[in-house]
Amino acid sequence: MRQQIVAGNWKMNNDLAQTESLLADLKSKTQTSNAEVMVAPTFTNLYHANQALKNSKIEVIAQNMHFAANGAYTGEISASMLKSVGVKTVILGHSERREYFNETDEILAKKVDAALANDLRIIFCFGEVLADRKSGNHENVVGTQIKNALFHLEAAAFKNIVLAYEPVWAIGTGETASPEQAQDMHAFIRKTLSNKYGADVANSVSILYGGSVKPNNAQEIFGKPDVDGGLIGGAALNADDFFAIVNAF
Ligand SMILES: O=C(CO)COP(=O)(O)O
Repeated sequence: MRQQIVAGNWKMNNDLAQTESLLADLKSKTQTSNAEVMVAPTFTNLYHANQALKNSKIEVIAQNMHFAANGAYTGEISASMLKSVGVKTVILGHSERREYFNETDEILAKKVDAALANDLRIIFCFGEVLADRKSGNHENVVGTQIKNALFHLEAAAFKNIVLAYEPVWAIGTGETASPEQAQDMHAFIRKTLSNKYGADVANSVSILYGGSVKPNNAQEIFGKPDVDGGLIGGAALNADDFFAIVNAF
């Protein structure tokens, strides 16, 4: 059975005090599902978060990284820096990185290589904008995003890759893809992987859905056969809501 995962992407929210407070709330919750649970605070709070969650099963992950090992990249953070504060997993390719920071498939392919070379696990995000969905071009867009950033990899690399389908039109809008839309796309993603790498790889990769997942819709979305969990934005900022989603399996 594929690993179920619920990851909270805190985005640019929570200063140190707010981070400590949310972590304390999260630690007090009881998990009843078998999902792997992760939270992604901002860079400045990764070290503290890792210390605070040392004796918990919640993993602290990063929201982004640069592809270079080090050097003249003012304001950037490398894979080895993340590892040095105990991070083992990094989110790459989030639509906000693509849209506001001009991250192209080509840049993302380099980030993927750098993360894997540093033994970091990747949650790789992609998804179509509303115009693509409306024109029926969504599968083509998603397939291209996956191929451009990942299909230079060997099959073995997918042991360290989790995929996250996040339709841009459903992020922070309160509008979710319907469970059927999510299932259809996840099945398409698995077929795309299978065509290139074979069924074993395709059936072992966890594919998360992200975009306005809330306590009241998580169960139905996670109930779909090709949906292995969620990447949660807004609802991850509240411990009760986040754990309601974690326990929705
Ligand atoms: O972008 C997301 C997670 O990475 C989803 O955000 P929301 O859950 O706020 O829609």
